[in-house]
Amino acid sequence: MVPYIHTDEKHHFSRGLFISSTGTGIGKTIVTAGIGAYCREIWQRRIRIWKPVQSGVTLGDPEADSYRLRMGSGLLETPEEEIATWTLPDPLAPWMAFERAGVPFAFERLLEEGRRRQEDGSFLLVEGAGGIAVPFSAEYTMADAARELGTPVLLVAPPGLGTVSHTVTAVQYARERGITDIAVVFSGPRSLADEREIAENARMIEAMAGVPVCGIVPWLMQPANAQAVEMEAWVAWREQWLESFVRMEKMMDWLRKRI
Ligand SMILES: Nc1ncnc2c1ncn2[C@@H]1O[C@H](COP(=O)(O)OP(=O)(O)OP(=O)(O)O)[C@@H](O)[C@H]1O
Ligand SMILES: C[C@H](N)[C@H](N)CCCCCC(=O)O
Ligand SMILES: [Mg+2]
Repeated sequence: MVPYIHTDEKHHFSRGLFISSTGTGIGKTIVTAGIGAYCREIWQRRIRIWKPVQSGVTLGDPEADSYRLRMGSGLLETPEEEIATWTLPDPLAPWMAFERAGVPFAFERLLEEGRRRQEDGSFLLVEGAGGIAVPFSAEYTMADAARELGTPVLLVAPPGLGTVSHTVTAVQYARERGITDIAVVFSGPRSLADEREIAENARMIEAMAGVPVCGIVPWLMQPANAQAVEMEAWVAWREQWLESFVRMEKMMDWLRKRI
């Protein structure tokens, strides 16, 4: 790993949030889309949503994060091409997905793409790929992108057994890479952990890692299969999400101070 890039510009464009996680398939897309819908519809905040690299999908595929972020947030004026900068065929960490596709990657280009999206004062929601230490290249990971874009990091983690070690190590890694503003939110079926266990896990993570744990986001499946092309199904998803999100006080207080 090479030393961090420090640029003057980063302090000029600090608006946004980088949604990362302890691993892949944890709920980042659900949480990012939901926060996007909330910022737009409840706070009337102009936002952009960005997935720098997605892999294992094609644009327009209802399974693609770019599709689910667009429909889930309701940011319909933004084409998927603008939501995802690089869409690569193999379902791998970006570093290897770039290599296998023969696509050159430059971290500076990624930062340019991010900063362009921050320039007009929009609140930029960035969804990483996989967990916080997942590499774009031999040199740079998700954490480096968050640091250079100057955004806080919201770590999405599962609520149940196993989460304490994964989450504490993810926070420690983010700090090592220079990120100071970090919060955790759980996403996962409640059946995997009861209320007492969830509260205990949150308490251990807060005590050990020194970051706020903002509770557990509602379990709300996004429309899949045939329903994924129906606009009404997504409107209904957003409505349900907004209703349950209104009750997530700790998360919303944390976010409100950063928006
Ligand atoms: N809060 C939630 N409500 C409903 N389903 C959820 C929730 N969190 C996670 N899931 C389930 O977990 C799956 C993975 O979630 P998601 O696609 O958001 O993960 P991810 O962290 O974005 O993964 P990737 O690293 O591939 O971007 C979803 O398809 C969904 O089935
Ligand atoms: C393809 C998948 N859905 C993600 N977008 C990429 C996950 C990379 C995980 C790499 C790793 O941590 O081993
Ligand atoms: Mg995702």
